[in-house]
Amino acid sequence: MASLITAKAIMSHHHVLSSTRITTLCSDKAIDNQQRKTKLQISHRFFSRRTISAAVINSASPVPKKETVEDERRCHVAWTSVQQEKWEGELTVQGKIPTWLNGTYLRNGPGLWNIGDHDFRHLFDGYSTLVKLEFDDGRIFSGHRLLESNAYKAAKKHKKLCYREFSETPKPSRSNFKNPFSGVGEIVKLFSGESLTDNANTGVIRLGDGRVMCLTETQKGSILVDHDTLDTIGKFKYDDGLCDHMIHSAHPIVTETEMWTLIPDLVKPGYRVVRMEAGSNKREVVGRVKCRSGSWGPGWVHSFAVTENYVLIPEMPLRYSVRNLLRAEPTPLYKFEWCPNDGAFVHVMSKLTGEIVASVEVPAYVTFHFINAYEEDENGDGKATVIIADCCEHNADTRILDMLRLHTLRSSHGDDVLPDARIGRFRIPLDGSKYGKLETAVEAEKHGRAMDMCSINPLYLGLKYRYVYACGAKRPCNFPNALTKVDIVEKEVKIWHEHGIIPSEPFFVPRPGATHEDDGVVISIVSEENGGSYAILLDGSSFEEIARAKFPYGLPYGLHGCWIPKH
Ligand SMILES: CC1=C(/C=C/C(C)=C/C=C/C(C)=C/C=C/C=C(C)/C=C/C=O)C(C)(C)CCC1
Ligand SMILES: [Fe+2]
Repeated sequence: MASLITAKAIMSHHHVLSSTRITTLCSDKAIDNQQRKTKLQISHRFFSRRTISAAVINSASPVPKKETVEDERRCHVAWTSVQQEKWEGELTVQGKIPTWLNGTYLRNGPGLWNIGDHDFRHLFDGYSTLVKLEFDDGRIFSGHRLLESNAYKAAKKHKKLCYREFSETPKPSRSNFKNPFSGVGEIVKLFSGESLTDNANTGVIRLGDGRVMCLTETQKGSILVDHDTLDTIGKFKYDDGLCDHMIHSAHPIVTETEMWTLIPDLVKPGYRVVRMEAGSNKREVVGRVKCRSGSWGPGWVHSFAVTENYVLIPEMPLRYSVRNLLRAEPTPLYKFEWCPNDGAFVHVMSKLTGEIVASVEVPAYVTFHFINAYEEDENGDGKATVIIADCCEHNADTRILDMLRLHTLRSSHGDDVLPDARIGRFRIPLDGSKYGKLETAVEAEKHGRAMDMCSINPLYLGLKYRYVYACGAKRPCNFPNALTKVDIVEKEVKIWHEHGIIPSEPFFVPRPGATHEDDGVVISIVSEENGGSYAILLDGSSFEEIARAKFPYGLPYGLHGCWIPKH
């Protein structure tokens, strides 16, 4: 009974708990080891079909630092760690789920930002937390669970940070303080990838063969999961010897038949373009492109784009910096440095031959997410003359990275401090020209000068397309607080917003048999100002609400998701 009450309290009164901390909950001696293992049957009306598992995140965390308690007490649930390791149950639906929507939406993202007495600094540091929405004949069965990466398991066991995360480096052990060779050891551990995290908190993809994989930017952070139970299955073992290059793009491009990704080379600055067949674990190197800039490191490549015949490789002036990678304390740009004087480039590689068919200099840019790209045949003779590539572009301003520090997110209330972003459109001529263009596709004011976390109809991948779904803004805000549908042909924008919300990436699922690009639904998970959260379903065409389903507790902000259809 005691555990029943504890679990109910944990799950149904998040805003009461937001003034307590996860650490306080976790040191609750009422939850003993036996209770931890107990599956709790909850009589709450939301949880009719499934049972709820209560698990303790960290049982012996000391009282947190005052500054952070203040931060979390006042902060939005979007930036508050999940209150328990896992939960599962049915959600009550308001509205009507389309009967054709059968399958699972899976979302990944950082969801736990403290371990032991250590509070993470940056949004991207948090431990991966999967959230699922299983649509089944008009009902939604949901759940969340922390991913059992080695980084998370080690942190739980030792009650401290054990691997290098996005902005954090573990403190050297006492014995290493006095060791004059420990610096060399750290370099070896970094370049062998040993000290890097496998906390796959960035995205989740469904490979063509049905396997579901969580990802981050370290190759060792490619982890297979069961999309139904959210169990961690284990590491995805690349069977090709390319892992020694440590990092890769967090956003491979996946179709039913293949997967493309980029592997930056920190030693000889450049990128390998690799392809993996569905059903295989072996990536083949299709080609390599050398960086054009004189700077030491390659440009950061969080994502990239493809057309039918080409792979676009961005070389952004925000570059990996080995010096910053080695530093224990975070630098203003973390593991990166801003080198606009060395130029910004986009390279185009043939998918078939691996040849570089264009390499153009473009105005400086900062992008994390490419939206889509396609070939245009201006002469009408069937031969592509130009490539159009769209991305969420931060006006060549790196401040967005600092805006995503937890302290900043938690402490700005009502200030209009979110730096502007737009849909940046690259035009890359295929005639050997030296320069490409970068323009604003749609007047940014129309989507509140915020633009990130985008999706498109996946059937239009690499093809001429019209609609972008993304997070936009209703100003004033310190973070994108609206969902937006942008018609990039007619330059029209629709906005969906409610007061005090932080929505995650709007994910488009096409209706089977649809003949219009926007015939489908958009799924997002919304964190509310009052500490709650809900899943929202918008009509892909009208962008109006079709249905929503409230979670019995608050979920933090998440990053990217995928759709696993029910067969
Ligand atoms: C762990 C190491 C690294 C990790 C890099 C990671 C985890 C990068 C993640 C980047 C993400 C999640 C970018 C998302 C951007 C979202 C934006 C701008 C949203 C804006 C608002 O809507 C390396 C840095 C690769 C170094 C090695 C260690
Ligand atoms: Fe991303």
